[in-house]
Amino acid sequence: MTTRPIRIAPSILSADFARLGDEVKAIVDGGADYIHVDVMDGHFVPNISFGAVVMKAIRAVTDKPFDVHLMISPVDAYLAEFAKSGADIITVHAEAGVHLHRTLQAIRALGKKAGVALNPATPVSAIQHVIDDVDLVLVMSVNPGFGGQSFIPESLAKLRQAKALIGGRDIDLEVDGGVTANNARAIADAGANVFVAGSSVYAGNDPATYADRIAAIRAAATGRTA
Ligand SMILES: O=C(CO)[C@@H](O)[C@H](O)COP(=O)(O)O
Repeated sequence: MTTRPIRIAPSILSADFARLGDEVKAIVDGGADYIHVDVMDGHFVPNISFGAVVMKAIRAVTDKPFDVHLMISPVDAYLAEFAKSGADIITVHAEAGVHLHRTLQAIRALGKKAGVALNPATPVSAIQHVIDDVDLVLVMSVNPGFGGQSFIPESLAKLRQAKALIGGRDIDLEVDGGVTANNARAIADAGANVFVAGSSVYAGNDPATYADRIAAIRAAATGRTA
């Protein structure tokens, strides 16, 4: 079990885009710690979501940290735009470019927290030489590109490896894909402290249910009763 604070980061990929501002407000009112923004380019991943213009529009809705997951390759040309649009944490993929070290330094130079994401097939060793250049490690527990997929069980072992690599450093360990109240305890036991949850929070797109869904994931992750 991690000793770092548990953070719940609903992914707006599963929000009702026709009411996006209200959907962001609703998860903030429901207890979200971060707003997770999935940016997909139709090249690095087989889907297109939204870009910095949308990010900027929803930034106006809340002061909560925006946790922006860039599924873009090559990504460097977009970092400044997302920083300017109000991202607080900018995460790039280890697989998305050959100059990961430079990219992470560029994010920090923009005054933002730098995150690195690993696809399911990428070993934790891929980030061993940049671990002191990141504030967050994101272990993808599904293949990126779509919400609503099932958690890949092997991700638990990978989270443990990532936690061991992080050691005593001031780095968050985030998990993304197929996270629910049913698996959050096992995920926390494997060392994660930031839980991205799209469909398990936004299912049905009924704002009246978001607080209970967020609370259930948090309770499971912290080992409490909801
Ligand atoms: O980055 C991604 C998908 O690429 C994720 O953030 C998903 O959007 C999570 O959705 P669920 O698996 O929780 O529905």
